[in-house]
Amino acid sequence: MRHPRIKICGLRTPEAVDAVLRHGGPEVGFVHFPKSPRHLSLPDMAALRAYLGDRAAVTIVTVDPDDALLEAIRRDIRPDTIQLHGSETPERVAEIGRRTGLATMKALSVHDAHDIASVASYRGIADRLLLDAKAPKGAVLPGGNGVAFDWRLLAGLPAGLDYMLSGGLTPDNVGAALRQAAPPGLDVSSGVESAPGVKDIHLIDQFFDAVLAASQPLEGRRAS
Ligand SMILES: O=C(O)c1ccccc1NCC(=O)[C@H](O)[C@H](O)COP(=O)(O)O
Repeated sequence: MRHPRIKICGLRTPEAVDAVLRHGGPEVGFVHFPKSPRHLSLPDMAALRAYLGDRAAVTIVTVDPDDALLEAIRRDIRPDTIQLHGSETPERVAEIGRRTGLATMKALSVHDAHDIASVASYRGIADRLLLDAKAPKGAVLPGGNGVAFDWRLLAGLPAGLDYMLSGGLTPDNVGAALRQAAPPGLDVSSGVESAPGVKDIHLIDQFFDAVLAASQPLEGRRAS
């Protein structure tokens, strides 16, 4: 198994950005959703983006964004990817990709095999998928809830699909997720926080260490 791409989502401070960059500068996510404890206003996001520079790929998490918001994000933040975490249809995802020129990552919530089947509607339309757990009943947030789904469902995915496994990952369970599903990417938010919206540098370190520890034996096995 190749070392998966890792996105640490919901960063809000230069200290948290630095903690991620120490592990090789993979991918960071900034959330623009006012109800979220991880929300960044566009000016705050632009400041953090300027601090980061080009040291990591940037994904902006949005929920059913309108065209004006997308244009402001494109112009002021210049991300690599727009994450679409609402009820965007395949047509809307395609339109957003065309309109912004940005890569799109469509988040799909997974609870059962039927949800895995819905992947087909977005394949070849979104540049990447993010497979997340379904938000608990009554939850305010569509993502970032720290809830996992049954990773055995991922066995039903089409071969070669580019996606990130997300939802309830932690330093303690990410090794099991890698061994069970070998996803090409991982996304985490709550599992590296000490409180909602507050990233914990030690947990970020532990998450990367756990991924490395789980990836190495698998790579060794493949090489021999
Ligand atoms: O994280 C949020 O607050 C959020 C708010 C609104 C839409 C999406 C949001 N997060 C999206 C993500 O990509 C999270 O990293 C993903 O859902 C996993 O979260 P977690 O289970 O907390 O690791």
